[in-house]
Amino acid sequence: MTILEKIITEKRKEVVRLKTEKFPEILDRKPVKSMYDSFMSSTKMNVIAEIKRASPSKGEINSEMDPVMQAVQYEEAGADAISVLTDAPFFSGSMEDLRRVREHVSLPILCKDFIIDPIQIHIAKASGADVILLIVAALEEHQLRELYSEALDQGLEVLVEVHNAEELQTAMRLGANIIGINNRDLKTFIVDLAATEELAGEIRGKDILIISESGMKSSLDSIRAEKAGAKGILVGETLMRSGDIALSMKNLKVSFDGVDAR
Ligand SMILES: O=C(O)c1ccccc1NCC(=O)[C@H](O)[C@H](O)COP(=O)(O)O
Repeated sequence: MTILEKIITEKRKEVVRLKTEKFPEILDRKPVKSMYDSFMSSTKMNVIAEIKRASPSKGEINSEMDPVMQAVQYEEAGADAISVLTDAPFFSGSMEDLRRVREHVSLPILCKDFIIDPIQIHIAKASGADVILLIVAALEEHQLRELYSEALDQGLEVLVEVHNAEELQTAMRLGANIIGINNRDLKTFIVDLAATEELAGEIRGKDILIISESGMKSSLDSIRAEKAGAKGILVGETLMRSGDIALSMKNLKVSFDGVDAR
């Protein structure tokens, strides 16, 4: 069984449990700007800064961190959106993390989870998410369509994640306007920015926001993603391990002419 299959097996059990639990109280909050609109109109690389305590590929990354303090530092350092990994068994996250972060930052928040059922979308929305993730490799196409339209009906934006050409075709058939190219192969954990370079070329020229996900460490990586056509990068480990978030963010936020934008 691949790690993705193991994660999805656990998610199925979680969904059964969620359906028996009390629905969380809906957070009352001000609307935030659309991630698609703000990223598409920006002249610099947009950084989605991730709250990531641990992962299957790296084990513990930063278990001591307080998600609110981390998110506030991200916002102050110039992040353009926050991603919160809410999966507990494999990433040591929670929906409570997302809820707490929502109360302290005004940036768009991505609920980074393995969504397989509408109830997860409803809980993400109630907890303050603005964007959800749908992973093409984790879903049948009919499920992807149902979950995508459910999210749009709920007023959420959707980051549709792909890793190869076939998954990209599925995302395009869906009409996704935000496509995340994951540089990490979820079967082997090999990270290679060539994934963004190969796939973004198939998307460029259309009104699709391209996000390059995983393995971003330096301004060189950011420039590479930008040259491939990405207007955003999703960064977890580098920021979670950084001793100087402001400096790391500055390095990642290159402008679209390749020069430091801050
Ligand atoms: O990060 C993992 O090990 C992982 C394993 C299996 C499924 C998903 C996984 N990561 C989720 C992500 O997409 C990343 O957290 C995100 O792209 C940031 O990656 P990085 O900057 O390399 O931490």
